Amino acid sequence: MDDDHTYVKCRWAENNNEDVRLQSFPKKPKVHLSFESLTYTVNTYRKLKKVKKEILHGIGGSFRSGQLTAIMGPSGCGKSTLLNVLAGYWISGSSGQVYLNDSLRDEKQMANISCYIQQDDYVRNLLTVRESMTVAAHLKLPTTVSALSKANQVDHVLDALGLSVHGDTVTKHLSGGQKKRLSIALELITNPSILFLDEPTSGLDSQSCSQFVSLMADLAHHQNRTMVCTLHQPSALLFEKFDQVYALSSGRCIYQGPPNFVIPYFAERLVVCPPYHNPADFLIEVSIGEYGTDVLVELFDSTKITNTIGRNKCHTISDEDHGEIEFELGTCQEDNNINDERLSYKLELSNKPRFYVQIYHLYMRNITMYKRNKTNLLLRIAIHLALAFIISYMYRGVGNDAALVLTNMKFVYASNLLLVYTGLMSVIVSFHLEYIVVKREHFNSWYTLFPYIVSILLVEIPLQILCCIVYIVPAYAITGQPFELMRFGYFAVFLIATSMTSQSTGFLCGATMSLKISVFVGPVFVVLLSVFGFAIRFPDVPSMYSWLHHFSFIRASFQSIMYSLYGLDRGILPCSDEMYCHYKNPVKFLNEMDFARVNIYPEFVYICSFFLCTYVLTSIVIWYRLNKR
Ligand SMILES: Nc1ncnc2c1ncn2[C@@H]1O[C@H](COP(=O)(O)OP(=O)(O)OP(=O)(O)O)[C@@H](O)[C@H]1O
Repeated sequence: MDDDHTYVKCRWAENNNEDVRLQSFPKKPKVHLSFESLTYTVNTYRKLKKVKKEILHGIGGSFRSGQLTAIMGPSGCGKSTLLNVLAGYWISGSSGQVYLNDSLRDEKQMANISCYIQQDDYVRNLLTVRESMTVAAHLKLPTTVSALSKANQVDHVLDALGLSVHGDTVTKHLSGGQKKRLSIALELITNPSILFLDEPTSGLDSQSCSQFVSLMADLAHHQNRTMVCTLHQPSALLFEKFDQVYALSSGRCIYQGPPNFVIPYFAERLVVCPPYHNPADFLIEVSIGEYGTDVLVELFDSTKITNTIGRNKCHTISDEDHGEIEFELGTCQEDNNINDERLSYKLELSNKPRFYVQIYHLYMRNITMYKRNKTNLLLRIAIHLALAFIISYMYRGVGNDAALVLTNMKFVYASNLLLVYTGLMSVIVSFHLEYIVVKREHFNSWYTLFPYIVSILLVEIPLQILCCIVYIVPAYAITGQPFELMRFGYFAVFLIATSMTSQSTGFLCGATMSLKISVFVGPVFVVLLSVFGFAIRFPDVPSMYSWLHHFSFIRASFQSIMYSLYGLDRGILPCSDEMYCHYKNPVKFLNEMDFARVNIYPEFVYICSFFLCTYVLTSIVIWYRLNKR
């Protein structure tokens, strides 16, 4: 992170004009987050037997509005697990109560008032900072907010996070710290009451960490946000910047309170911090058991007492008695009045943009990203053109020669398979690359699934059609196929439909399987389907495979193309062989290959149905994966 955001110091408070600007944006309530008896259990396997493993052991605590809280503890103690459970990112496997102010957490309202920023910088690499923010504003802010106000809000948030000067920088060129600030800025657009951040300082140098934590503290203090983040081992200086620390040891809480009371709190329990020792290091050392496990048991017990006494209370430390340190249970902070607890955190769910507005903004975002990555686009088109010339030169003139009917059949098979492959492979990995960022955006309520899928298809389908046409036109001409609009139309439509269907299969494989498996299974699946109908007649197919013959959309397309080229009253073919041409009459070829009975319209309907069903299935799979908690 660079120096440029040292001026951040909460302009909200300093500049009246900015305050006015904020009025037009959704005002979010103060929300205190507390939890009781929180348990998280996963399934593990011991000798092939399913065994339950408890990661969080009935913990409780309270994170206050207007405070920056760090969840700390050694690696593997359950920090990320706690954050995931509190944010509602993981639900299955968890038990216990999570309260927002005085009410039990409501999932929909939680999504409305909170956001979760995960460890890695999941931002769209090909957009500029301002473009990313503008799309977020259009998707996340209510429809009642005008475009001008949205632009003001974008400027305001960028300014507050010190990103204004980088507004026109493509995000892939941002530094690690700037990316992290951008990922926060994207969520701050809606002014959320609670922000969860998983390891926001990982990968930053000490100066950047310090600036970043100061920024988070400002965001918490000046807008009464509840900010909770997980943290590894901070420096003493960084540690002091937090308002509260929640320390975990093996899934149990050992301390919750201000950082400067860690040492006296432990000293009271006869765990003394060595002089000149970083209190954060000391806390970690205690939590990994370096001061004895009996100490840990006592610490677990004392925090348990605290938590059972009341979720609105947390142990704080009073030093009113002139230096005589005393631990007491009390309300957490004077500015977080207990009355706030009774305030409803519930807001009227804002008017989210309608699905067609979401489609529009997502589509425009995709177009911008494609425009910025022209190489990918041009390469796809160039490859189809190059293959058209390479393949059709090999089969030049075979389309109108009775002596070369079988060779023409091979050309059709090759073309069909080629476009099936390019359709499949163009998207098979795309969902894997997208998934993490889509999951984040979807979880933080940017959009619903339907607009997202439609916006992808609105880009991918025309592009694949364009690629198919780039292949089909020269290939049809060079291979000397009949110069008839109807036959060309069938040839083009079936090849495009197959390529589209194969593309939908690629999406399905990508959405259902891991990357390694999908890049193997997808191509194998289409090769398997492609052999049906090619050089084997239906009566020769073993009866156990007959369903596969009918199932194969590649077979349906291949046979329909052959029928449209040689059926439909093609007439007698010219013959280059002076001696004998077996297929001078193409009907003979159609009969021998069992293509004569092909009914191209039902086959076309079948291919289209396959295409639609695959997309429905893909949407269901993606919906399940995005909503699995
Ligand atoms: N699905 C799971 N199956 C089995 N064990 C799991 C699962 N999820 C988490 N764990 C275990 O739970 C413990 C806590 O994991 P978690 O990621 O919350 O730790 P952490 O404190 O965030 O660690 P780090 O600081 O290294 O990121 C770890 O021991 C981890 O191996």
